Amino acid sequence: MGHGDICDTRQMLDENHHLIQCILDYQSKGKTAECTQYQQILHRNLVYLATIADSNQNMQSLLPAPPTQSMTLGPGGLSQSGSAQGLHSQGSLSDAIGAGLPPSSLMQAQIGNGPNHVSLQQTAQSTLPTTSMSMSGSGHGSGPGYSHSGPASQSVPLQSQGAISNYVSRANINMQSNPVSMMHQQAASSHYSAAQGGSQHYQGQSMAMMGQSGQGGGVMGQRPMAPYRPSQQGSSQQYLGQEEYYGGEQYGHGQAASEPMSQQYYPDGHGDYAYQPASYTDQSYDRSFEDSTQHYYEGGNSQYSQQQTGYQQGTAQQQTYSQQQYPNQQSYPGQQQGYVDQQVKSLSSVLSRYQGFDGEDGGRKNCFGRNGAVLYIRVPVGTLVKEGNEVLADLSRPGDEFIAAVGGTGGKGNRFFLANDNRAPTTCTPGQPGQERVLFLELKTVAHAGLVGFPNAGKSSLLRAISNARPAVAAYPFTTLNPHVGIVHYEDHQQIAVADIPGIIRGAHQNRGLGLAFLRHIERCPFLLFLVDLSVPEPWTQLDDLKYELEQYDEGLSKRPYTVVANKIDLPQARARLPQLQARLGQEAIALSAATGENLEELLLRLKELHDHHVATELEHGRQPLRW
Ligand SMILES: Nc1nc2c(ncn2[C@@H]2O[C@H](COP(=O)(O)OP(=O)(O)OP(=O)(O)O)[C@@H](O)[C@H]2O)c(=O)[nH]1
Ligand SMILES: [Mg+2]
Repeated sequence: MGHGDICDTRQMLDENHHLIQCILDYQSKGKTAECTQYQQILHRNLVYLATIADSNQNMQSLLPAPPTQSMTLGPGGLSQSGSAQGLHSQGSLSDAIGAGLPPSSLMQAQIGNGPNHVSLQQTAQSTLPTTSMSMSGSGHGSGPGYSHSGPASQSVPLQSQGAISNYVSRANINMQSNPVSMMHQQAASSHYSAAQGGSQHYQGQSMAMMGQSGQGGGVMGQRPMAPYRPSQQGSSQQYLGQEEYYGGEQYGHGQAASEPMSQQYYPDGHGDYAYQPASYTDQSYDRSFEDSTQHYYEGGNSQYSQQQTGYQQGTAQQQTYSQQQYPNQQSYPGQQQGYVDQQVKSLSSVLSRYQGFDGEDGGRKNCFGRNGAVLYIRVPVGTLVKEGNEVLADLSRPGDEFIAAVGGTGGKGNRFFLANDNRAPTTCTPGQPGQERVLFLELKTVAHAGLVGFPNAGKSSLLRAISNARPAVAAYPFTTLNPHVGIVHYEDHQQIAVADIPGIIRGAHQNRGLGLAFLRHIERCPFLLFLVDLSVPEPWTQLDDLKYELEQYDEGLSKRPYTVVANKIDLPQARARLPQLQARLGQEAIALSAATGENLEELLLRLKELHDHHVATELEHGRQPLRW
């Protein structure tokens, strides 16, 4: 560790001190949101300091106390702690997601939405790959006679059969309720169509609100169908202005500033692409650690009311009901195509706990209660759904969907107990509780090109220069903790997604510097851009180190098609190293400056070549190339 590092460290320690002051200040004012944000910045700094200390024991004396904010490193990466236990302990979740009810059960009236929880095991889901989790929470409304079930009940039957293979591809996690009210049905059907239009899914935060609701269609009906909002807006962890940060006045909370996936048009190749250095100023902080999180899902409670009167039409209606449900379900997969949810960039908008909607009680005159609405949880493309160590779903394409939890079956109404010797039964049975699950979400970024480099090499700066993505840029390592995806547009409408991967350091494959959490984002990038920082001595060693880390992490990863990019040639000492770098590497490196925009055209051209090569290779092997 050089003198400069120590200076950096001291500077960061000062920053931390300042952050702590801010946190205390906000704490005293009761501003918890700000508190959390600053705590996360502080935590990021501490992670960095810990890394430095790891490589130099002398630094230990400089290090502050460990962060208080809890963050655990889960099996696949970072996870939010406290989800599983805490969730279960709340114990007030009452919902049975109405998975498919056999026709007979539909006949029955249901009673009481008991908050009794039972954890249902669902092994059938484990093999299904999708992009979203659906929590279908609710039971079927019970009504002895006929049901009004609409789309909400579509996925139900499959679930009850354990054939949860219907995790059709859409980009949501949805939760369906069994017996829900008419309003629920409406909502559910809206969700369905939304799966194609992509306009009516619930944001994670709004879903949380719904999850807290009690049973009853009335509650559900009051809930607005939240229009789609980009996940960044839902995140409270975006920061504006580095200047503000350093100025110590106050921290901005700009949300748009760090929109990690945005677009900028370029002509096809050299030519006149527009470089926009002006955008450089609005730097932002992205401190979200929710790259992989644990989540708790529950189906809605099936709640059924006792049905005392009326048996007319019972059997015949049931039959209709079931017939409607199953065909509908089969049509489910067809809807996956239309729904593209690439606007969600991270898991930060996904809450740690969800509860599905309850179905409606059965009613008089053989009426079933309506099914609970489907609760959709939007996740970014590339989300893995795990239960324990088992991967249940890989939601790697826009529109993929996964059913996270299903509702319980409805109860039997009094009509079910009708017998020759009892023409007016008053008996009924309650609906079943919904499924409870603790799932672990892990994001593995999907993009065409992965920007791989040491911390501070200028990856984020480069992504800002070639796309409208706005990852944070700062003069110290580990500024980026979550990958950002930027889209490079060409004149022929070709779009190439480039991911800014957090910095990789030596020993990353052994998880130094959160290496494992970062390296996994490279896995799904078919080609790579190794970014070398020319401003440091012996820059050629960076490429070897990076390749070594990639190879140790995943054999063959470093052998993917790549190009070497040498950054910061605007600095004289950096430019002077260029010939030596080329000689040492034995291959061409694209020398450019992310800061001034010098020679970006060559990179864009090369990017296109790599992309075309990828498309050709995939087609040659009968595979579908990654499309953005
Ligand atoms: N002179 C010069 N400085 C640059 C250039 N590109 C980036 N920088 C500076 O290098 C520092 C690091 O830039 P970042 O873009 O944050 O680097 P990064 O690779 O994303 O860093 P991490 O997120 O920590 O991995 C910042 O101070 C940038 O202003 C360049 O082309 N020329
Ligand atoms: Mg960065």
